[in-house]
Amino acid sequence: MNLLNKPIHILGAGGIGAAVGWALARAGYTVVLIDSHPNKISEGKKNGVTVVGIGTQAVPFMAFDEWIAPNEGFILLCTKTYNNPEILTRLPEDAFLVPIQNGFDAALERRHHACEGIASFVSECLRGRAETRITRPGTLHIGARRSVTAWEWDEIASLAKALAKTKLFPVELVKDIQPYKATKLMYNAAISPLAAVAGLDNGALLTDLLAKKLFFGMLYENYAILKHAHIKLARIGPFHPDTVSYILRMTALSKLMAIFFRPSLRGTYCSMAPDISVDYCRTEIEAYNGYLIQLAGNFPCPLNRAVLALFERIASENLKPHRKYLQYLVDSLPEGVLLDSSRR
Ligand SMILES: NC(=O)C1=CN([C@@H]2O[C@H](COP(=O)(O)OP(=O)(O)OC[C@H]3O[C@@H](n4cnc5c(N)ncnc54)[C@H](OP(=O)(O)O)[C@@H]3O)[C@@H](O)[C@H]2O)C=CC1
Ligand SMILES: CC(C)(CO)C(=O)C(=O)O
Repeated sequence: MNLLNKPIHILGAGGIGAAVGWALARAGYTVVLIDSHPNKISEGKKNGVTVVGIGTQAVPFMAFDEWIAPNEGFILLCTKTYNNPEILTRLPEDAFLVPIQNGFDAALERRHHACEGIASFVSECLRGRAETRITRPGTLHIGARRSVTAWEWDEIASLAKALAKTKLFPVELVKDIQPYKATKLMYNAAISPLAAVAGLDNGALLTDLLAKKLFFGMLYENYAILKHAHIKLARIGPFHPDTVSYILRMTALSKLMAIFFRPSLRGTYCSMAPDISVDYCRTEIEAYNGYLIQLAGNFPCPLNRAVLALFERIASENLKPHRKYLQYLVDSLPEGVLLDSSRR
């Protein structure tokens, strides 16, 4: 049986779900987009999904409240991890679930699903709109997250092939997705909280001196935690994380790297930013920095702890993003944590 002969259900018609749904529908697959935002659902039903600058594609939309999980076929999970609890209770045990999410959600991990996707393209879908804009090109890695049967592998490979057909983003099929997921976390857990809490563009993490110091410090700490836990890492982008960590230890080289990477971060979307800039704060911080702290155990992770504590404060006091929180973070760190890279 090929699962692609059944409708592909995509939960969450946001930056990732709308782009992936668009690509599959345009390639001729039967897709259903399920979302919880009334305006997005009515706009999607009326006009379909638009990828800005590329085109509009008709795709059936459905409200999550009315959704019944199908018995067969792929279910792509493209919501934020904080929406997982309500979704997981509605999924049958044997659903062929394929999450495309950042971070590690403990409840999701326990499902022991076969396949996962890691998106390195960046796509911005405004809240309540069935329209997304790809703000940075990048690969979608698709692969197995545990040992799989021959049938499961064939399904994973056919999904990757289907996703690649329209060439909206490059797709790479990989045997083991875990090193890609861990590497993406190394980057996300540095970029997202800093840009979101300071209200800065991702690119400013390489121009604003204080932001850059914290950004490089977090990248290095995240790498050290993952290495200490013996987690395998993979190359996403031009360098393997081992090379990134080497560069971070060399002051002159890291200055050069900042200049080199600036254009690729400038003007890109940060998916955590809208989660604290509206009248509530609900973020994926637990699945990013919370997970890294758990993984670290007794291994020192002062930056991640400071970031998590700040986010708890932002949420409980309903604070708005501001650059002053970068200084707040620095002040809350034990002395000597943000060493010059040459002293690491
Ligand atoms: N955007 C990006 O460029 C990237 C995102 N990621 C990751 O991908 C995941 C998705 O992010 P992103 O696409 O940005 O998210 P978005 O916020 O753009 O989209 C999520 C959508 O899911 C909807 N939703 C909420 N609850 C449910 C539910 N129970 N059932 C169905 N839909 C629901 C949301 O509605 P409402 O707005 O009403 O909550 C929203 O429309 C995250 O883990 C993110 O970290 C990874 C790489 C890049
Ligand atoms: C752009 C980037 C890397 C920022 O963390 C991202 O993946 C996201 O916002 O979801």
